[in-house]
Amino acid sequence: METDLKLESTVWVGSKRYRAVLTGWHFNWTELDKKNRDKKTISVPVAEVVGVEEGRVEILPQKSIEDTDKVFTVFYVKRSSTGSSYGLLWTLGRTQFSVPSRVLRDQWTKHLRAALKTHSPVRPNRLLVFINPYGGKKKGRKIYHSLVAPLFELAGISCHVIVTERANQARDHLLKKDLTGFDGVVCVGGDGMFSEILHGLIGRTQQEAGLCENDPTVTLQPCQRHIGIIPAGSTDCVCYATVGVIDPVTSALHIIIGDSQPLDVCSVHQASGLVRYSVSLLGYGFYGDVLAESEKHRWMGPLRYDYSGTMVYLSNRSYAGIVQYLPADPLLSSPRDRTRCLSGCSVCSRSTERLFPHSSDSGSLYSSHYSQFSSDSEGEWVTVEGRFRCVSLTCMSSSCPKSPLGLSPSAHLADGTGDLILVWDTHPLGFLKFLYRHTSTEDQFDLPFVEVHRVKAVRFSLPPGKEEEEYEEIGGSIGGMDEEERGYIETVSRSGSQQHLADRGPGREMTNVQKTGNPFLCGLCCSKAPAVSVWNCDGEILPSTEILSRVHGQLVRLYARGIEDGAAMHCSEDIERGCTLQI
Ligand SMILES: CCCCCCCCCCCCC/C=C/[C@@H](O)[C@H](COP(=O)(O)O)NC(=O)CCCCC
Ligand SMILES: Nc1ncnc2c1ncn2[C@@H]1O[C@H](COP(=O)(O)OP(=O)(O)O)[C@@H](O)[C@H]1O
Ligand SMILES: [Ca+2]
Repeated sequence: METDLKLESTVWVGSKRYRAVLTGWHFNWTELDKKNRDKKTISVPVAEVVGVEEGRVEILPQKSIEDTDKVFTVFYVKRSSTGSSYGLLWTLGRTQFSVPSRVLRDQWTKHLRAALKTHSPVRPNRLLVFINPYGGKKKGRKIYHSLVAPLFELAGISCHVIVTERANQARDHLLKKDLTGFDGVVCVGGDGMFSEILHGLIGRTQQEAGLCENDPTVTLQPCQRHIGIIPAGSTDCVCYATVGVIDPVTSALHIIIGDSQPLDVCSVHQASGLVRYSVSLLGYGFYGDVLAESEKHRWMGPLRYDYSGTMVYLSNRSYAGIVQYLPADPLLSSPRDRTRCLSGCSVCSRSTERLFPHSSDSGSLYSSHYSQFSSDSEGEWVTVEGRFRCVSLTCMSSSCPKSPLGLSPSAHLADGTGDLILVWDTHPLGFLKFLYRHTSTEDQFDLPFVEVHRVKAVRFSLPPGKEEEEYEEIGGSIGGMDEEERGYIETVSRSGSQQHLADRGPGREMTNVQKTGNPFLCGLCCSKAPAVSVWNCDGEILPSTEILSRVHGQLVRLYARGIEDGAAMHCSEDIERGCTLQI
């Protein structure tokens, strides 16, 4: 079969003569008439050929065809560095080849197209596309029609496009409508839009498998259809953390070539059943407050998060809570091991074998039943109690343009675990330092009031009495509370041992800022702050405070391949073996 696809001939690119060779897996062209040492071969894996057209064809920025019968044009993935240390920008490479006859031209196009079918069998043929016209800077429609649709057309992918008219339309469509014939679903929007697709596909898959999502112990069925993300939102964290750049063309090319990246998903349950799923951020305290505040300022677009972040930081809040977590196996990996989950990550590959032990190929992967939770004994749970600036759970790094290494730089996309980040109450400058480190390469966990744990599940509850309290007094003796209640000397129980929060970090002295919870208030007139925060679940506010969250390993698949390391691109060996690099 493969020998049929081989072809070799002399071709011209502009005025230069080349020897072009199609080997089946690769298409190469080497300049002739050059001294040996300067000879350059351009090699494109067939898996990265986007399309082959007769004539001189251009696609972006605008389509044009010059139908000359001795020319064919090959479009392929071309990589360039973004200038940042991680993530590679993909652009559409294009080379026009001239040959001596029309017969040879037709032979080349026929062979290249056949090689594409044989060596790239996982490409999507038909996609369901949802565009949120109001996401981010409201450019979703333009981005799709000018940059993405022409590439899908070139690749021969047929699309059914729905521009949403209301929130949750995409989710409801996926839950109820006929999806026969669609290989994947593409969302044009931000993390909120991705979350709609996630809920629609997970829900639909469980319905069809007859599984009850309301039962937190149930082993969910992984979704077969892939999700593609064309970034057009505000944070675009899921795209950034799985592709490494925010660029619609790069994402479209990953979709076209049928890349496949499994992704862990956290389910979130309250007592009465499933609340939501999360992949990027399940955050209580600071991140919940930022989201709640930002919803009032949606008109600001993506800037609403900067504004609300500043306001919430200045309000200087902390919240009481009880956090319980089920640690993951510490021998497998650690959130402090200073590695990065990159394309071909070995930790994630080993996890696939652990999560789906009986699957020898990806086809049986979907039908295998596995247990990641029910075998975990209750005895392993760890309990901590105190006052927190924020409690966050993420099952991937959650890197985004604001924070290029993310909430948890060493988290893995597909290892079946999440990272629980506990930021204990501390003085405002300490917390600012913690936040600021997210924007640099400085370790945000290397602070005395921060803990990070690799976990399989987390429970959060309020200390007795807090459920009913809407506001709490703040401000030491002025507000009628002593230091202990304020959390500055917080008793933390863990495995029976007692620890004082004061030992965790600086700032035992209370300033007026700490006393009032607001730097602009004096501490005498305003002494009340909300007793309870809200949960930010991938940009949605949860209706409940007391929750149980559990990580489901590799529950969905994206058209992505993880972050390709720009530095390692010079070393083909690194790329081939895939790596978990030291930060
Ligand atoms: C002094 C500098 C402070 C910088 C703080 C940087 C911390 C950034 C961490 C961001 C993590 C983002 C995790 C992703 C969350 C998204 O799911 C969610 C919804 O996104 P979208 O649908 O695009 O609107 N985004 C947020 O909750 C925004 C959090 C911003 C916090 C400042
Ligand atoms: N047509 C629509 N009108 C209003 N809201 C919508 C529409 N389509 C989707 N949404 C909702 O908008 C929210 C934000 O969308 P998203 O694309 O994530 O943008 P952003 O990143 O700016 O928040 C999502 O939660 C989604 O459910
Ligand atoms: Ca993970």
